[in-house]
Amino acid sequence: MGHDTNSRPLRAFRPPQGLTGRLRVAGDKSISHRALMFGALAVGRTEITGLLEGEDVLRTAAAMRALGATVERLGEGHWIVAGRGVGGLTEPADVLDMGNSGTAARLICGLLAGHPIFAVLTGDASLRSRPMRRVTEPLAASGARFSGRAGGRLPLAVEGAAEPMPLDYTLPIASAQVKSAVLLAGLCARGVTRVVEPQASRDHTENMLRHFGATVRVTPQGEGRVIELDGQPELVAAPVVVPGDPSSAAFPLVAALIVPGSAVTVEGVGLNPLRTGLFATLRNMGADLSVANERTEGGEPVGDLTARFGPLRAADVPPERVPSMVDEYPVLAVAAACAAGTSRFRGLAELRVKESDRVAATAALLQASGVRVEIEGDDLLVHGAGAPPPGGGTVVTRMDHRIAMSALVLGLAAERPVAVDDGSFIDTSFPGFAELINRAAGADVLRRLNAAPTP
Ligand SMILES: O=C(O)C1=C[C@@H](OP(=O)(O)O)[C@@H](O)[C@H](O)C1
Ligand SMILES: C=C(OP(=O)(O)O)C(=O)O
Repeated sequence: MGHDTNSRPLRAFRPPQGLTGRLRVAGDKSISHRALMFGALAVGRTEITGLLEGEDVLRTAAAMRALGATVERLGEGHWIVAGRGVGGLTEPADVLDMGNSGTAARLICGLLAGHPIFAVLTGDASLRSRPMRRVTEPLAASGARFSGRAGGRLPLAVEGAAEPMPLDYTLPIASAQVKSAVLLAGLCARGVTRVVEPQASRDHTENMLRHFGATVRVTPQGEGRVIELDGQPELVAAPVVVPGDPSSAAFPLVAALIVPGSAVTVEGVGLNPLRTGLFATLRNMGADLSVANERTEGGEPVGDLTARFGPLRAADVPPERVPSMVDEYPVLAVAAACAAGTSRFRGLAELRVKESDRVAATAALLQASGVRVEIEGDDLLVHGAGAPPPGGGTVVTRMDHRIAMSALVLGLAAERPVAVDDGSFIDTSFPGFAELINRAAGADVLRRLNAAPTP
């Protein structure tokens, strides 16, 4: 189940005739994590279909098992979780290893805060470098105790509170992970937990709380929202249908926009408006991107997205766009590299604390492929030539799945092939990515290079 520690170098070549066909991408990662966690807290058996079986989500599944829930896989994406009820999680016998997943680590801190148990969380080198104080500081006010490495990093020991206090917390930054951690802790607290977010971030936790029977009030406030949760609800098992992940659909869709001859439809993509900033931005750039068959599945809007190759123009993306496309900037930068003119993406400070520093990693990805870029403070500038980038380089992926996939998408359009040093982290969010692109290309355009020998 764990990550393959051998690196997996890959190389991307231009497809002979573009990318075509109707595809489906794996289930939404954010919703998959939450479905397993809510299933573990609910009374009864939660049936999940379309669950993402990526490494990040499998870490959450293993953690829910270690905390006492019964988690069974019936078939591809089809899982059953028999929960323990709110407050019913039990002490894990061993360290919880969250691998590469920030969402798993931070949301589980919220879950643990309200249970009177001891647990230790760790992760891979990328996750161990990511800030955790953003969750441990607000959660400590509930009575839970956290002690981690310098800078509040993993490994982190947690002693949950027997009688947690409800929190009233104003987020300093828009972060669905921090918001969700506070709300999850609030489930075990008596009284109302209140979270104020400065800008609306993805609301899958709020939606799922309601779906499992909790009372949540959401009130707009400026650009943000106030969320109030009534504590100690009885969560009741409820079926979850996971839509296709818009953050994964981004890769084949952007590939279709920049590879001549392409027309690709990705079916059943989640279109929660707090996730679709990339699609709006690509349309601003002149992309031929259309939605059909819009419907609601499992409480979330979904649709079929079609992208066709065509000219793109540069965009100036305001900082307010960040929450609705926070994970999509690396692949947007690839589109911008093929567009005519200089794009500026503003206010990317949060990208610096993802699996890698994605401002630096995206700039390096483009530079390795012959694209001119500049970093000005927290802005990224991409000088697009309105033509395919030269390519030809090797991109260092820094344990970051989105950097690896973005580099490979660039390689599908570039004049010369683009290599990545390690594509193995793609399995954290998008297992089967290379196979899916190769099917759409009708050729092996993403190829594995000889694996590095095991040390
Ligand atoms: O809540 C979630 O599922 C996520 C929230 C975002 O992180 P932040 O809350 O740090 O912005 C995003 O980058 C991550 O991939 C998934
Ligand atoms: C930032 C991401 O995930 P996480 O924070 O869960 O590691 C991502 O998937 O791009």
